[in-house]
Amino acid sequence: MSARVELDQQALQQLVMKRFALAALTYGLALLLTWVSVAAGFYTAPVSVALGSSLLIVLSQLVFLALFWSGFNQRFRDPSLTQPQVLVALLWLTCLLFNLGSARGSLLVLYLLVLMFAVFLPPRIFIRYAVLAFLSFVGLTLLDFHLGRLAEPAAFLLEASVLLVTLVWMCLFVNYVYQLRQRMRQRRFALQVHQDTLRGMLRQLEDLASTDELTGLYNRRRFLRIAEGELARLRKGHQIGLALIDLDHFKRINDVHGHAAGDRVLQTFAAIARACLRDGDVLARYGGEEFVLLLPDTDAEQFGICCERLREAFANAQPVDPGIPVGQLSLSVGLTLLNAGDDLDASLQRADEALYRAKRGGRNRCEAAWTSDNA
Ligand SMILES: Nc1nc2c(ncn2[C@@H]2O[C@H](COP(=O)(O)OP(=O)(O)OP(=O)(O)O)[C@@H](O)[C@H]2O)c(=O)[nH]1
Repeated sequence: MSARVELDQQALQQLVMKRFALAALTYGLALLLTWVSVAAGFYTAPVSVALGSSLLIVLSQLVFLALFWSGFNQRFRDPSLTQPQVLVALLWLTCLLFNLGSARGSLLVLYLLVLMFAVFLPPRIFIRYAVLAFLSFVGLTLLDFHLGRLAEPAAFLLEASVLLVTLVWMCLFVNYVYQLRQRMRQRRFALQVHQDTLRGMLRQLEDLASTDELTGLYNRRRFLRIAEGELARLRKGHQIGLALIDLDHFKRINDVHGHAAGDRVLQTFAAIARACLRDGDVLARYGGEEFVLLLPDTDAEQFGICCERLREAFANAQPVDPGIPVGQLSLSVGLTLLNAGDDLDASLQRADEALYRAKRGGRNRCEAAWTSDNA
């Protein structure tokens, strides 16, 4: 189970425990009312019945507590166990009212209190419990009638009407709350979709802002950001290869074969370099016909071999333009190595100076400046 899911479950369980504490508190108050009725002489059954039903109530709540405490409640679709709780409460309340005789009307409001715990259930389920509450009340009065204990039928009619009206009102209210929650859920979903779209667009924008349009390589800005990150993460004893690559006599290619042909040469270089390099290597267009290469975790020998391979591959490239025969393209490379704690600007300067030497030495070659002394 992921940490996130576990956290969500913990938060949910805490909420469930709070709800249970509220229900237990309500039971406590109702028990108090029971015993007040007993003391005031409204309770028609023997005290032993009040005692027995009070114990049963406490026992039922202990069972619920054990379910919540052990986490067994999480196996159910509604971990709050709202429906069983409401059922038990309705049953217990009906038993209490049955034994209350003439004081029954004053505790009728407890039905509403019990149903308050069900207001977040879907309306069709809530209506079921509202109907059950009403039928329980009517049922126990009919039982009274059957037992010949119904002293005031008119009072019963009034109480039943008040209960009915209040329950209908509650059903309408629950339906309203449900619709409101559905609308909010839909809005939250729509908001999520918008957020995802925005995030996608942002990613696209970032890609556009960090990619060179002509070659599809990273641009200078992105390269510098990556290089700074790699340098910051570089551990002692490890080295990063840094190379500046400049296509030779590029101005001549443009002048002789046209700007479009020059563009195709740049694209060809990018394709050849991609094929020569590994996934973790970073190649970017540094500007114009100049490129920059970063090779993580390398050494002077490996890096030299890599750059030489790239130079040869470009020099032997198949004609990219009918007018440019094989062998007319070449590039020069200035190499250096980055060590932990090096300054990126100073390292780029070192590579640039090595590149300058490669150009001055006749082009189509790699020159290295491993330290600032041989730059
Ligand atoms: N076709 C094309 N040309 C470009 C692009 N960016 C820069 N250039 C051209 O690249 C040429 C670079 O010329 P120079 O800096 O003189 O270098 P070079 O001719 O390669 O000479 P060396 O580097 O000394 O070998 C310029 O003519 C620029 O206009 C581009 O995106 N497309």
